This record gives sequence, C-alpha cells and structure tokens, in this order.
Amino acid sequence: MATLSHFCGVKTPYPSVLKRSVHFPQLDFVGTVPFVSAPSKSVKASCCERVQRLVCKAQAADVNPKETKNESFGEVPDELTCVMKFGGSSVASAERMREVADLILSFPEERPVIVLSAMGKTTNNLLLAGEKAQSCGVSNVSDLQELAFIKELHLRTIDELGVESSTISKHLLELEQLLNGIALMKELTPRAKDYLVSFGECMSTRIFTAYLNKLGVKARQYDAFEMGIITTDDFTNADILEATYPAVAKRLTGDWMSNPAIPIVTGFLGKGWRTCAVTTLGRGGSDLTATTIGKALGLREIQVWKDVDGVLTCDPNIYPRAETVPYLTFDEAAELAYFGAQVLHPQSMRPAREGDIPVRVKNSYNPKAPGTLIVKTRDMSKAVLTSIVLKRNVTMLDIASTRMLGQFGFLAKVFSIFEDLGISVDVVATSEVSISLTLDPSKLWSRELIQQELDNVVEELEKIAVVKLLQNRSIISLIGNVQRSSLILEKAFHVMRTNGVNVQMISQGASKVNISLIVNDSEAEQCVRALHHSFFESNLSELVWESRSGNGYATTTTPLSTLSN
Ligand SMILES: Nc1ncnc2c1ncn2[C@@H]1O[C@H](COP(=O)(O)OP(=O)(O)O)[C@@H](O)[C@H]1O
Ligand SMILES: N[C@@H](CC(=O)OP(=O)(O)O)C(=O)O
Repeated sequence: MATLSHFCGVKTPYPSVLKRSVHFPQLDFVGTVPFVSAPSKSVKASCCERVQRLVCKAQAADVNPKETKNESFGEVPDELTCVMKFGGSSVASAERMREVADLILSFPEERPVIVLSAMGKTTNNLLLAGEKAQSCGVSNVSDLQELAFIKELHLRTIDELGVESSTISKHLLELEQLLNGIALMKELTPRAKDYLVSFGECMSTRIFTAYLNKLGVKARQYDAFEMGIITTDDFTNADILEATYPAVAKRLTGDWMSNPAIPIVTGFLGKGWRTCAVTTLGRGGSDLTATTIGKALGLREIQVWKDVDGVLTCDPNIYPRAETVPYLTFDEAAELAYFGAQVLHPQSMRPAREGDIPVRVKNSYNPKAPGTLIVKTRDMSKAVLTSIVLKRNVTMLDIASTRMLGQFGFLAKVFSIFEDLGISVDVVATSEVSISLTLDPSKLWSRELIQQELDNVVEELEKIAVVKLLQNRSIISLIGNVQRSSLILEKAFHVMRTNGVNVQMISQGASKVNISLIVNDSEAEQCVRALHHSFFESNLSELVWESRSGNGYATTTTPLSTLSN
C-alpha cells in the first residue's frame, strides 16, 4: 500500500505522525496516518478531513510535484523489459482478453508492464449514462440502457473467462450509486465525470488480472491514481507531473522485488495533486500512461497495441487504402497526434522522447504485422510525405488591426487575450497588422462552453481589431519531410486546384514536419482522398522530373469525383 511519501514521490516532512497505512475511499486516498491501532469505519470517516489537510500541508510544505526532479528512479529489475498497452478494441470481449493473454504469454522471456483501457465502448457508455442521469430522476437510473450495457458486458466477460463475479461486483454497485448521486444532484461536474469514467479501466484491469491469475500467471492489478501517477487538477484533460516518474518507479520496482507479478495498470487515469481526486488524461489517454511508465522505468520499448496495423498514411475511415507507415520520428508522431490522428494521444510522445524509448504501434488483431516503429531520428533522405491528417470542425479567426501599419505590440496583444481566456491556438499565419488562426475546441467537453468561450474571445478581440469568425473549417496536415516543402506544396496545391478547392490559409509548423492547409469542412474528406492518391499511389520520381521540365502534373493528379471511400 502506498504511503503519503510515496504518493508525493518525495520524502514527507511529517515522518513522526505518519504511522499506519489506511484507505479512505471518501477521499479516494491511500496513505499513512497517525493511528496506533487499526481504525474503525467511523474513525476513518471522522479523520477524512484531517488526512486531507495533512496531505495538503505536506504538499504545500516542500512537496511541489511540478518541480520534483526525476534524478534517480532507482534500480529497475532486468526482467521488466517493456510496456504493452492494449486499447479498448483489444480488450472489448472475453475472446479478445483471451487473445491478449495469449499474446503476452507468447513472449515468455518478457515480463511486461501491461496498461489496459476500458473494454471497448465502455467509456462512451459511462459518459452517456452520466449525461442522462442528470435529467432522468433517481428512480430511473437503474433503467438507463447504458448502465445495463456496461453491466451486461462486464458480467458476461467475467462469466466467459470463468473468474469470480466478486472481482468487480463492488464497482458495479458503486457505479450505480454514483449515477444515483448524479441524478439527485442533477449535475455532472468535470470532477464527477472523471470519477465516473474511471470505472471502465478499474473493471477491465481487475477482470484481466483475475484471468491471468486463474491461468496460473502471477499478475497484480494497479489503479494508476493509487500507484503514483500524479497529475494537474484539470479534470477531463489532466497533465502528468514530474513527481510521477520516481513515484511509479519506486512502487513498481518495490513490489516486483518483494513479490514478482505482472503489473496490470489502469490506463487514462491519474490523481490530481491538490484535490487527490481521480483525474483523466483526455480521451485516448492510456497511450500516455504507457509512455509515462516506460520513461519512469527506463524500459527498452513501449508497445501500443491497437486495431490497425500501425500508424497509417491517413485515417482508414476516410480512405481504406491507407498504408502502414513503417518508421516515424517522435516529432512526426507528436505532430500527427496533435493534429487529429486518433491513433495516438497528443501528449503521449513526450515521455518517450524525453526517455528516448522507442514506441512500437502494433495490431492486436494481426500481431505478425510489423507495425510502426517511432524513434528519435530516421533516415529522411527518401522521405517526402509520411501521413495526411484531418482535423474537422475547427474554428478560424481572421483578425485585422484597426490601427495603422507600423503599430508595434499588436500580435502580443492578440495572444495575451488567448492566454487570459485559456484558449489554445492551433495554426497561425500573420502579417504585421493581421492574423489568421484556428482554435481547437475539441479539448472541451461541453458545447455551451465552447460557444460561450468563442463569444468571449471575439468580444475581447473586437476591442483592438476587426474580427471575422469562420466556423466549420478543417485542417489538413501534411506530415513529412519539410526539407522538401516546395515539392509537397507544389503537388498539394496542384491537387487542390485541379479539384477546384480554395485553400483559405496555409502554415508551415516550426517543428519542420508539418504543413497545414485550411479548407471548408464539406470539402475536406474528398481532399484527403485526392491528396492520398496523389502522394502515395502515384510515382513521385516521375513527378519530380515532370516538375523540373515544367510539364505539370496532369498524369499524376486524380479529380476528387473519381475517388470514393
Ligand atoms: N493515421 C492513422 N493511422 C492509424 N489509425 C488511425 C489513423 N487516423 C485515425 N485512426 C483511427 O485510430 C484507431 C485506433 O486508435 P484508438 O481507437 O485510440 O485505438 P485503441 O483504442 O485500440 O488504443 C483506428 O481504428 C483508426 O480508425
Ligand atoms: N478509455 C479511455 C482511454 C483510452 O485510452 O482508450 P483507448 O485506448 O481505447 O483509446 C477512452 O476511451 O478515451
């Protein structure tokens, strides 16, 4: 069981009062508190506040997880070699869990740390159940079809795997109680939302651990929020704090040394360092959990197992002829994820890059496929375009200064407005007196909030500029070798022109791996298909030659109308 010092990742300044390990479910806190004998339930309850204060005091005194340096994570056992993360689609049923267990056991020399997401569709159903509970009334919670779906899926899986139903019965009961609470309050705060969705990962990992143990393979379940994944308190989109690395390393290596068992960790979840409440890392956040653990333990490789053969040349839902990209750099993968490729969490490359740990994206439905290997550097001499990414439903702002040319400080003023309102800007193109930029509302979960935020930003900007708000735009990001940007742009614009599409803004990222084009939402998917066809299904060397001889691209460009998904 973790101690307070463990939770914080550094030595607590209160060693003399920390005597006994206890679990406070009300606080969702596991720690050591000043008891001399085992505390009764009522004592625990009455001490909740005291423990909460103790935790805060310890944190405020000399424990700032944001600044804790990850100098030494301790000696990591040689047997722990890699992290394997399995997404929701990989553990969607009993059959899938069996296949994942077989896959893990097919590498007998490896003792991986396993990170699991919730069983497929569970997170969406939990969120929907929460939304509905706000207005359905307490007496109707048990009839919510999403709750019935979740119960049925998990109980059937338990039954088919032949593990004890007690493995998750407490969680199913608490889940219904929580939904009753939401129905009573008629309110679903971001904090409650995170607690609600955490049931998905808490149950999938318990079921899978029980199954491995039943097979005779020693496995130990971990809730990420209890084993040292410490985050900001930004519910629904929390950031991992530095103190996580030593805390996770200490916990996992300590447990392994004293009693080796395969760790099975909940993806996506963390613990807010101020509130001590359960947080989530944003949708798809289990990838980030995996890379964080990989860095904490300094492992050889991080594997993320999905339902596709790796990172593809574009979203296969837009264009099924997308091909696997064999190699990517961390920068390319980060850019691709940030600009909307659902296959990787946007922040997940950061720990891997910092720890210089290769990330392999594999298909759990097709384990023999080589997948995509993501590393620090790769041979770019032949690379032109790597992948095309589409981000839909983007808002674009054209901002023109009301002052004269030569007026300094305009850009600074504009960006300070975004900073004050906490809005993140994606793509920017500027001149001295005007700026075009795109805003990404996808981090926010509530529609009203987005509109309200947009209204606020426009109101503030109109104090210094003429503002045009353009909605329903898409960003098409061309991820690749920007050393060859002229070739990429020439070809991309030729595709656009041939197909009568007007590019409304263009930006080349400072990262030097990304060129972004802004088009109307309604034209975007067709553009991706035409670009894919042009870049990946025709001969680029022929293109370069033709370009040099000034012949244009008539032979390599396909009109949108002839391509469909
Ligand atoms: N460029 C891309 N490469 C691969 N998959 C992509 C790409 N863009 C979008 N996707 C989608 O991402 C999905 C995999 O990501 P995700 O659903 O988060 O996996 P998991 O839940 O298994 O971790 C694929 O099924 C695919 O539909
Ligand atoms: N279950 C969470 C976290 C996650 O990472 O899921 P997946 O690995 O299935 O994308 C989600 O659906 O967002």
